[in-house]
Amino acid sequence: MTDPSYRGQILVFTQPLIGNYGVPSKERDQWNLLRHFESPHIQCAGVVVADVSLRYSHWTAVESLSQWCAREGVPAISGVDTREIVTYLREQGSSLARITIGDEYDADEDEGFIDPGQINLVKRVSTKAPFVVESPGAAYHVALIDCGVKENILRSLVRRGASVTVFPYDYPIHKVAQHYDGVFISNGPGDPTHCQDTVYNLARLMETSSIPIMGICLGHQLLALAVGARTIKLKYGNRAHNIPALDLTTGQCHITSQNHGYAIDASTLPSEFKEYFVNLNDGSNEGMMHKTRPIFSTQFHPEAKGGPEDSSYLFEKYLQNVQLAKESQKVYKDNRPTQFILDLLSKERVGVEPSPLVSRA
Ligand SMILES: NC(=O)CC[C@H](N)C(=O)O
Repeated sequence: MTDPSYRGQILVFTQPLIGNYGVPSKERDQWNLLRHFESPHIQCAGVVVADVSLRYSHWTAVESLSQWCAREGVPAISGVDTREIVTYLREQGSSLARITIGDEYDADEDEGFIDPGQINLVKRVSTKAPFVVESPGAAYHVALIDCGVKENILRSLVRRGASVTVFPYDYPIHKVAQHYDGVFISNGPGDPTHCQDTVYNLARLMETSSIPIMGICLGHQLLALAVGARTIKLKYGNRAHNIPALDLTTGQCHITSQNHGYAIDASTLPSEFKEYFVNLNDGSNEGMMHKTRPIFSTQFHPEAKGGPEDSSYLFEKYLQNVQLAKESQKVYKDNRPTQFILDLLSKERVGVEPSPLVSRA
């Protein structure tokens, strides 16, 4: 519910009884990242459950699911035959929906109704100003494009010895990349074709630099669009914790965690790239890899403990690429990203006050 990739969506839980564990506290870890949430707030537009547990029991819990939804102003409804909705969705595919009270159609309510597929949801969840997540004694400094990043992606990098500067989704990353050891593109909500600025910046980045790049989910889709591939809308999307993805380079199958409604059409990948992973349920693309350069991306979430640790080594693979690039001096680094960002903001964003680096609220 706090994964920014769910922005704009109503979630229907298939597990019939929800809320037994309650909702944990906003405790932060040693890197000041939220220990129990993927972002500070509920991101989905609404929640539908068959049966809600008003009592809860878990050592981390501080409030009930209903209290949390009410406090955050997110509509939630129980007593619904979720099996019927799931049956409908399996026939119909992902559908536009709204939660209403009463049977009568009210045209006024339609005025506030937005089709989330038509708008740029990434703009709503991305950071407004760059900020740094320090990894004390870090060996590397990575620039991350925040399209709606999950806390555990940041944690997966900092706990492996990389400090991370997090940039807004439309930041001209190609102009600052030389000050970093690698570029990372996060997950995020909505139709990837709405993020044309990011796609443009990534295309320029790959033209002008050989910096190591990794992308996850929306990050994978944007990277693929930037090299000329095309996206398709999946009928239902893949949303589960147990989806098999075959690594085409090793023949190993990973059990993966996924949450996406769009996918890359692998037949449109350019010749410099090869398909990296493929979904063994529906044959859809699950990742790509540059044939000679340190660039790869996955449609699934290697940080999200599907297998549970089947694919977390991909972060190590990325940081090995970063290390190799550093050693071969292909990447120039001046160790002054903070001042550099301020300089760039004042030059590039005419009319916008250079914002200081902020810590994440
Ligand atoms: N988790 C994600 O990054 C989702 C990517 C994209 N919004 C999709 O639905 O396909």
